[in-house]
Amino acid sequence: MLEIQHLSKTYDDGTQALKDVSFHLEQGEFLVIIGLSGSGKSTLLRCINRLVDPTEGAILLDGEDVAAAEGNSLRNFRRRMGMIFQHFNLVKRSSVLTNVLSGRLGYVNPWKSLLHRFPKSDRDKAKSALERVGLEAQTHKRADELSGGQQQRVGIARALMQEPDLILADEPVASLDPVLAHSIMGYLEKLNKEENMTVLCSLHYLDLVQRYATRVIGLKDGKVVYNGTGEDIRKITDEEFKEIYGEEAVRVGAAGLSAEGGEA
Ligand SMILES: Nc1ncnc2c1ncn2[C@@H]1O[C@H](COP(=O)(O)OP(=O)(O)OP(=O)(O)O)[C@@H](O)[C@H]1O
Repeated sequence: MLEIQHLSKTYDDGTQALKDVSFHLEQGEFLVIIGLSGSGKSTLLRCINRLVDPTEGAILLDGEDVAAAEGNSLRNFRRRMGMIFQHFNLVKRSSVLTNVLSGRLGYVNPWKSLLHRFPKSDRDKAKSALERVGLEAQTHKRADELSGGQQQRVGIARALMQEPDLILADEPVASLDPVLAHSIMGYLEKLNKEENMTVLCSLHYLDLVQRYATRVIGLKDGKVVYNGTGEDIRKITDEEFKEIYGEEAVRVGAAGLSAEGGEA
C-alpha cells in the first residue's frame, strides 16, 4: 500500500535528515522504525503525511505520489493517514470530546468547526472512537485532567475520527511508563489485527519492537541500515541489535502485558 522510493530530506540549515530511504509496506503490516535519537524517524513519518516536505524521492500510497500532491489531492491523502504524537498534542484546556472531534476537521466546513458545530454523525463517531479506546466515561473531562496513558488514548481516538487506512505513530509510548507503554501498544495492535489498519510506528525499546512488529526498518544517520521481518527481529541477539542501533538494547520491561493487562 505504501512505497517509499529514494526519499531524502535536507533541512534549510543543511542537515541531511534522510538519505535515499526506500522500503515498502503492505496493507495490514505493523512496521516499526527503530533508530537512535536524531536518526531521522520523525522526519520520515512527517514526510509521509507531508508535515515536512521531502527534498527528493517519491511516497506512493496505492501507487499515487503523496510527495508531489497539492491542494485537494494532498488533503485527501492526509485524511487517509491518522497521526499519533509522542507528546499527545492535545488541546489541554478543551474537553476530551472536542479533542477527538478535531480529528474530523478536514471533513467539516471551516466556519462550522470554528464554532465547534459538528454534525451529530460526527459526535456519534467521536463517542464510538472513545469507546474503542475505553474512554467513554471521560468524554466531558478536560484533556489535562487525564493521565498520560489516557491522553494518548485520546490521541488514538482523534486519529480514528479520520477513518484512516494508515496510522503513523511517532514514538507513541516514549512519554509513558512500561505498563502504560504496553497498554497503548495493545490498542494499536488491536486496530492493526482486528480492523486491518496498517501501522507505521517509531519505537526505541527492543522488547516492544520484538513484541509488536511484523516488519522492522532500522535507521542510522538518515539511512536504512536494517530491513527485516518481525520473525527476524525476534531472533536478534543484543550484539546484533547493537550493530544496527549503535547502542545497547534498551528494554521497557513488563513484557507480555497487553491492553487488557495494564491500567492506562
Ligand atoms: N526543523 C528542522 N530543522 C533542521 N534540522 C532538523 C529539523 N528537524 C529535525 N532536524 C534534524 O534532522 C535530524 C533527524 O531528526 P529527527 O527528529 O527526524 O530524528 P529522530 O530519529 O526522530 O530523533 P528523536 O527520536 O530525537 O525525535 C537530526 O539531526 C535533527 O537535528
